[in-house]
Amino acid sequence: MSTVLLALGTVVLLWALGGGELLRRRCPVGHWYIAGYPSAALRVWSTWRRVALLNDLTVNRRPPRALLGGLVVIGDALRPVVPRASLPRATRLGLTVTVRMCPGQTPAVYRAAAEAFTHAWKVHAVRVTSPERGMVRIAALASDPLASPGLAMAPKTLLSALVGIGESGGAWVIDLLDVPHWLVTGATRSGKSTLLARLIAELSPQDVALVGIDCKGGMELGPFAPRLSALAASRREAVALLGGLLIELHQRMRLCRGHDARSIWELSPKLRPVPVVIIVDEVAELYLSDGTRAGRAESEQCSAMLLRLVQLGGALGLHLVVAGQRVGSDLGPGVTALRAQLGGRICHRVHDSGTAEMTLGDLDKDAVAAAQSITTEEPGVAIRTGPDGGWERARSHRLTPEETAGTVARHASRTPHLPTLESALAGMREGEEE
Ligand SMILES: Nc1ncnc2c1ncn2[C@@H]1O[C@H](COP(=O)(O)OP(=O)(O)OP(=O)(O)O)[C@@H](O)[C@H]1O
Repeated sequence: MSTVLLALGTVVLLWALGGGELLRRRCPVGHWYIAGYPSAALRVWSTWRRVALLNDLTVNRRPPRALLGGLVVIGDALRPVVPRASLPRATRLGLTVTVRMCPGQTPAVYRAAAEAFTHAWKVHAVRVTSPERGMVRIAALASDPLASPGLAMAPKTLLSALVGIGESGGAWVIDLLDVPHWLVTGATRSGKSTLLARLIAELSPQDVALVGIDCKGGMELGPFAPRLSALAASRREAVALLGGLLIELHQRMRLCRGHDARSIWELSPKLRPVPVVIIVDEVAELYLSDGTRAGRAESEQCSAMLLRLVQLGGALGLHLVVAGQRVGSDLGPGVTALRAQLGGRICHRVHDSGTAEMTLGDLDKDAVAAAQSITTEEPGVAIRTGPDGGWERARSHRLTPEETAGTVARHASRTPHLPTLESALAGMREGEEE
């Protein structure tokens, strides 16, 4: 007994002498379980009723009317009923509380109270989700898990790329078989190029053709050229390349029709054409016109061809990943139509609310607000949508240009030849020389 007391006394003394701070820095998870969680759980328990009352999370119940000698006694005050919450469950660097909603309530009222929970529980952030009907899960994060994220792991499958880690600690995977087309937005220096580099590095070892459209002279996608089956570095080249991709699309359609298949995945592996991932960097360059008739015609052509590709390409193994700093309706109605077809969304820090709205607004207003709260100190942090329609804050795995160049060079021999695209680009270049 005396030994246990001595050990306990030593721990308390070490803690008092600054051991707690040392543990917090060296082993934040251990510190959270020993000290952080018990005090946070106590705060949740002691403040739940007050926070619920102040944030309209209660419903009013009329007490049963009493009968006194045949007379109904009325005039009793309404009694607020506080929704029942589970005991706070510890998670790695956080805790969760599951709440049974009162009849008539929706998760939206709990989402609106997230900020109040954050302050009352003295935590970094609170996220509210509804995993099943009638229930909400309130997850509190002790600190920002994306401030110094570790590396996540995920199984390697065709057309899926492990690009980072989510706030919940899970892997951030872009799975093009699940969601065929993606929109990636973000202001300059927000981490778009790093994400695209990571995507290309992950797809490079796979039996996949990669095609680049980078109208800024190929500055962003040029370094990946050894692993790209085709690269358009100007809008004129983009028009030719998109034309070639549409020819490829029609060839694939004919192939599928000839074998009674509704997608290339229903064809036998011998017949199946290689999947193509088309990466468009700075999409606005395709839509903006310099005012000349030729410029206007080019942007209209690009808009129409991109739309056709996204509408029909998914089943035919033609996938689009479209990135841009600014993707607003001012670029023309073609952009809004394109956005509707890009099921996957990733929004980094943005300059203008219009781009966040354009990327996430049609899915979830809370996601728009979360994207707008990403700061310049958080490069690589983004709001990403999941296949279930939900969204999460996530951070891409950082990749240096040397690492990317190494990966691309290692897998350059896997680059498939796509004759339709090569001849479309060659034809256009010959025409220009004449
Ligand atoms: N996940 C990340 N973690 C840490 N740093 C990152 C991450 N992603 C990007 N960065 C850093 O942020 C800076 C800007 O990144 P990046 O070039 O990818 O941004 P961008 O949005 O493509 O900018 P631009 O539009 O100007 O090309 C770089 O210094 C990069 O190293």
